[in-house]
Amino acid sequence: MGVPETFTRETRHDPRMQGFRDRTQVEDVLALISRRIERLDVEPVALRNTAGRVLGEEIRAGAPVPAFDRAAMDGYALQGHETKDATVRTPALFHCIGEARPGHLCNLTVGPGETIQITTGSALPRGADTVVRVESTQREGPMVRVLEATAVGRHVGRIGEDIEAETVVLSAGRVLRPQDLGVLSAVGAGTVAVVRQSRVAVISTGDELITAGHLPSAYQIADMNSGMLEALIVRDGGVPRIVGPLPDDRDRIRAEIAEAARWADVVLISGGTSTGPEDHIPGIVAELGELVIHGVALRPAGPAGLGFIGRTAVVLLPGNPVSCLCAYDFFAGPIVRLQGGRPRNWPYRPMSLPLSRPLVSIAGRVDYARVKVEQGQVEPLATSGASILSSTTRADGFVVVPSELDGYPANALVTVWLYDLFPPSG
Ligand SMILES: Nc1nc2c(c(=O)[nH]1)N[C@H]1C(S)=C(S)[C@@H](COP(=O)(O)OP(=O)(O)OC[C@H]3O[C@@H](n4cnc5c(N)ncnc54)[C@H](O)[C@@H]3O)O[C@H]1N2
Ligand code: MOO
Repeated sequence: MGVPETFTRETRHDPRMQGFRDRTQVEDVLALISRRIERLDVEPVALRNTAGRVLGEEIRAGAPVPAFDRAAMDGYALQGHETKDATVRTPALFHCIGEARPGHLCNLTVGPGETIQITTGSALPRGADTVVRVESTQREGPMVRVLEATAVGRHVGRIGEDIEAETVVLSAGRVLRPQDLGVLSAVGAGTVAVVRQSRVAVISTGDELITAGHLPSAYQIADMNSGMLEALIVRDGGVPRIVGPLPDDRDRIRAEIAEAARWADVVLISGGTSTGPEDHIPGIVAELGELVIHGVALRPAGPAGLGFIGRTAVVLLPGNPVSCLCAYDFFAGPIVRLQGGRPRNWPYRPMSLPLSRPLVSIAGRVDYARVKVEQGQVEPLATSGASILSSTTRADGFVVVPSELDGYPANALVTVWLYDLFPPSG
């Protein structure tokens, strides 16, 4: 099944108190996301603020690092061939003509029979090609006895040993690690072009919702979705802004969505997506822009939807907290990550393990089944209601049953996506 027609102000289908006419297959929604979602532009950011950001350009070293030959040990710089026969019993004798220190230019030239006291990191003085470690020497006034033959070039770090000039040190798309900031410092980067982070508006709706942090009274529910979504967005490199929770007031919700679409790259709306008389969101999105998808062959999160207001993507997340998480995992997360230049893939670690008992599903739709991993086996959780968010805290991860299957038999090898964060790589 392909993507059904786009609903606009003129053509919109209002499923309120009618039900869904048609449900789009998950793979078709993902194909639409790949087609319509573009990486955001790059912006210049001070190097020290770039850890965890996505590099927007290839970085090459303009000059070698280090830009000079340097001592790798504390000791004496000299011409190595002159130590050829040195032993404890037959030391080679050198005259110390000065000192070399890091960060200071040493203007002396080391001639035959001469040496310069040097410390680690100092530029090797002219004439010298080798450093003898201080442990292999004895000092007597201006004279230095070298007690060990030291091969030419020993204990010298060569120009470009860390990074050769013109090397690509980091490629575009890299999620910058702390040590990358060190390498960028080395090649002279002060400001770095990184991909702009997706700005994500989170609008929870529902008369029953109160802001988290208070115990709800009768008929009330604490807003569980805003906090969960905020953390998911941060994990995926986006910048969340919490707008709700909003009451089921159509005009107010419409105004907030229109406002959010002006500044956000993605608007996530939780609740009000389904077929009840108070489920205004699909109609509002169709009025303000286009509602491309409403109703997905996915359980939970069947009422999920996807649309656009101008260039801003709008994702309809069903209000039931597990459905909200599922719709984020399948649709919103990929959008946030793609906009930010990150891989679309789940940031969860996959593991292939056998099922302890059958996992039942219905062919024709994708199932997002919460599971526990116990003694190397996958145990489907009995509580599958989409309103039971604690099923996801009890679960170690989830198994996706594709739409062409009606489940898996016991002992089938399945992929579990572990909720523990998979360290992102770039
Ligand atoms: N006739 C039909 N009714 C429903 C269908 C359907 O296909 N036909 N789908 C059901 C499914 S599946 C879901 S999921 C829900 C989704 O409905 P909405 O997106 O409109 O969500 P609400 O009705 O606003 O809320 C559902 C449920 O979740 C609670 N909720 C909402 N927001 C939050 C939040 N931020 N934090 C915690 N809990 C929240 C809300 O109190 C409700 O209990 O529709 C079914 N109906
Ligand atoms: O799909 Mo609803 O999203 O089952 O709770």
